[in-house]
Amino acid sequence: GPILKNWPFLDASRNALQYPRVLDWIAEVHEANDLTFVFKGPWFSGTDRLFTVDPRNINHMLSSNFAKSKGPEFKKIFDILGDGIVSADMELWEDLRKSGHALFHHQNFLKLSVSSTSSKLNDDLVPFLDKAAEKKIIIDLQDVFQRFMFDTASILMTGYDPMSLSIEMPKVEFGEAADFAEEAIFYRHLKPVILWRLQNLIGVGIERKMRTASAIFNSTFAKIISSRRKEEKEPAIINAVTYYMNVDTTKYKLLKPGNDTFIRDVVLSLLVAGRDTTSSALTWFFWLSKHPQVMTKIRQEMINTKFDPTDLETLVYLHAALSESMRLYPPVPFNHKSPSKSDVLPSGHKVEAESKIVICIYALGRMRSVWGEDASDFKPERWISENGGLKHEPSSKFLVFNAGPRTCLGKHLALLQMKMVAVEIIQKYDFEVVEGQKIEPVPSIILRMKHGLKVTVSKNI
Ligand code: HEM
Repeated sequence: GPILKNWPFLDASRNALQYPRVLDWIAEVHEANDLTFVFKGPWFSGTDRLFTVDPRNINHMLSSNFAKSKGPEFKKIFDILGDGIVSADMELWEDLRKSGHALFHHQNFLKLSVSSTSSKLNDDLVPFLDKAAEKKIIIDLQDVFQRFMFDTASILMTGYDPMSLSIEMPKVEFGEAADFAEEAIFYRHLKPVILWRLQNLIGVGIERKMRTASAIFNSTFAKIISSRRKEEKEPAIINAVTYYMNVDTTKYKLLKPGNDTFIRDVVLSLLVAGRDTTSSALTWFFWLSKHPQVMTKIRQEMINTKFDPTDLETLVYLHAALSESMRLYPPVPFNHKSPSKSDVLPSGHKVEAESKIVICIYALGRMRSVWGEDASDFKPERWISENGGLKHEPSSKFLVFNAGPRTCLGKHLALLQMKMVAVEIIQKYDFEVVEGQKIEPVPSIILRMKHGLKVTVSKNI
């Protein structure tokens, strides 16, 4: 079995990391080490980490003070997101969380999320796929979903439609910048802070792309924010920019509605959290569900079930297939925790205050001791109980949306959007993956496919 001698990445060149099976390898090391192990970095490099996917440890961390804080190093690594909710801790995070929760439950915001998804579907995605089918062109479904999600997330967060999903497939600077930033952030996790900061300063390798990404984010947001500032107060449609520009500072004392950098940080974080995760989930779902048996069951269920297009809860098998694909390919493959004081985990491992703990969600979904001997098989049926309803799995096993105080704010929205897309396009189209398509994940903080998902489309009806 795999054994662990030392930190395998640190002095290795980036090539070692591009080793396509790095995530599978991490999963194997967990399995071989009873679900928990310590990675020791070189002395004083600050790269020591405790890796665990032991459900007992996860439970413990979710139910204690651990759950809120990601630790000071996390914020440094995610500096591109500034003071947004993803990287904030402590009181600022509390204010962002409460205000974010209010936004995500606001009637206007919910309405806008459904209407923007359904108009993007009907006005852009469907015509796009019709054209692709008619002209028999090969399309990259991952790119298509990223564009779709970028447009809808942007409408929802900024009120602005970048129209990136069109048959001309315009270059999407923002999207490329986000992809680079997410990869660079992954590598930052493996390097001493001082090293990547130096690389960023002199602008080498992936850190140079990080600088470019940052400049693109800044200029995109500068334009959006200045045009929103010119509009009248209290606009009828609430998007995240207008919401945070008018946010109540008597309720949320640490928020700064008048500060453009603050608005940029908050909204950029929401945009990135929504776009890349949901498009990743959709891409892996379409790849895994191409199996005729699975596709037939999904279609059968749609034919047999009366469903409301804005309430897709009744599609049990579809929900099961989505959960199953996220179990094997979680859009956010790693989660970080940092204890506020020293502690002993249920597995017996001792952790110090502010030490770094990594939960590899990708590994968690593949552990035979957690999911059974068939853990690596794609089986939506495992999510369906004997009475035909959905089976609930505890978050100590299924941590795809995180759990506890920092649980995903967009879970409901993400599931709704994915179902709306799946229902619409599975009814209308068949996809065939092009021959020789290699499927492997990019080492990144968001689980994208390295070579995309190239398919041909044909019309079903
Ligand atoms: C399939 C899609 C999605 C998955 C798998 C997912 C997963 C996650 C995970 C694992 C976290 C915790 C991250 C961490 O603690 O480091 C998270 C947080 C978050 N997600 Fe999602 N997410 C998805 C879609 C969305 C969408 C569509 C939105 C919003 C439009 C969203 C908004 C957020 C926000 C705001 C947080 C930060 C919560 C906090 O730190 O308090 N997510 N998500």
